[in-house]
Amino acid sequence: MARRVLRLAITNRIFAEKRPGYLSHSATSRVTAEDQGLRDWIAFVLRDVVPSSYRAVDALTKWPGAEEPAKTGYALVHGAGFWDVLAKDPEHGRQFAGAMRSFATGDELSLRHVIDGFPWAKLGETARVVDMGGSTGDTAFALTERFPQLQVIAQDVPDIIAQAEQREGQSVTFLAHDFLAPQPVEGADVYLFRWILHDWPDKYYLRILRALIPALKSGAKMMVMDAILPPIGTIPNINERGARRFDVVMQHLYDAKEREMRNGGSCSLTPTVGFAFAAPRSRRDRDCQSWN
Ligand SMILES: C[S@@+](CC[C@H](N)C(=O)[O-])C[C@H]1O[C@@H](n2cnc3c(N)ncnc32)[C@H](O)[C@@H]1O
Repeated sequence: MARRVLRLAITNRIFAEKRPGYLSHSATSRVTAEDQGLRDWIAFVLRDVVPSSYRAVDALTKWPGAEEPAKTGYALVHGAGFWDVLAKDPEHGRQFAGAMRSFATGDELSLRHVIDGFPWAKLGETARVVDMGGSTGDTAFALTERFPQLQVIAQDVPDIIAQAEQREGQSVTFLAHDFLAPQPVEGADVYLFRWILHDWPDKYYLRILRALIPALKSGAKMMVMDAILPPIGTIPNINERGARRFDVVMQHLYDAKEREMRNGGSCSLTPTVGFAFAAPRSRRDRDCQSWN
C-alpha cells in the first residue's frame, strides 16, 4: 500500500523514484520534512478546514443565519467551536499558531506589510502598541526588531501566551487576554488587529470593539489588517479566487467572513461604535485600513 500511495505522491512531485524501488526526497518532500510551520499548515488544512467544509451545508441547514462560531461545519465535525477546541488542546493551538507563522512566509501575507505599511517611527519614543490576538508574538517581534523604541504588548488566549518565548535582544510583553472582555491595557497608541476581525461574525466583531473602547485615549488608533473582497471581476482571477476561498473558509470554521470593499472591508462596522476612518495603508493602497 505504501508503494502505491508514494507513487501517487510522486505524481505531485512529493518524493522521487529515480531508480525503480528506491525512494528519494524531491524539493517538495524535503521542505515538508524540514519545515515545521509548513507541516502545521498542512495539518490545519487537512484536520480543520477540509472536514469543516464537508459539513458546512449541514451546519447552514441546521442553524441558518446563526452568527455563532460554535454553529459551524467545524462544530459538527469536532463537537465544539474552533476556538473552544483550541482552548482545550494546547497541541492543536500550537499547530494553528505554526500555520499562521507559515502563512506569513509568503510575500502576499508577509509581516513586512505591517512593518512598511505604517509610519511606526512617527509614533514617538514611548509609544505603546497592543497586538490583539497576537499569537506567540511574530508580529510583535517583527515590530520591535525594526522599531526598538516601541513597547509592544502581544495579547492572546492563555494557552497560546503560555507557548510564547522571548527572543534574544528583544523585549515584548505577553499578556493573556480575551478580547471579548474589557481591554486591560489603557492608553496605548495603537491597537492592532491582524487577521482577527475576519474570524468573527458581526455580532462578536462589535463586542470586540466595544470591549476596547473604555481603554482608548484620545487619538488612539485601531489598525486593521485583513483582506477586503473587491467587486467581482475587478482584480486578477487568481487573486480574487484566493480571497474568496478565505472568505468561504471563514464561514466553515467560524461562521465569519472576509468583508467587502464597498462596505469598508473589515472596518465596515467600526463607525457603528464611533470609530472614524483615518487612511488606507497597504501595498495595494486599498486592502488595509487604519481607523481612529
Ligand atoms: C488568525 S489568528 C491571527 C494571529 C496573529 N494576529 C497573526 O497575524 O498571525 C487569530 C488569533 O486570535 C486568537 N484568539 C482567538 N480568540 C481570542 C480571544 N477571545 N481573545 C484573544 N485572542 C483570541 C487566536 O488564538 C489566534 O492567535
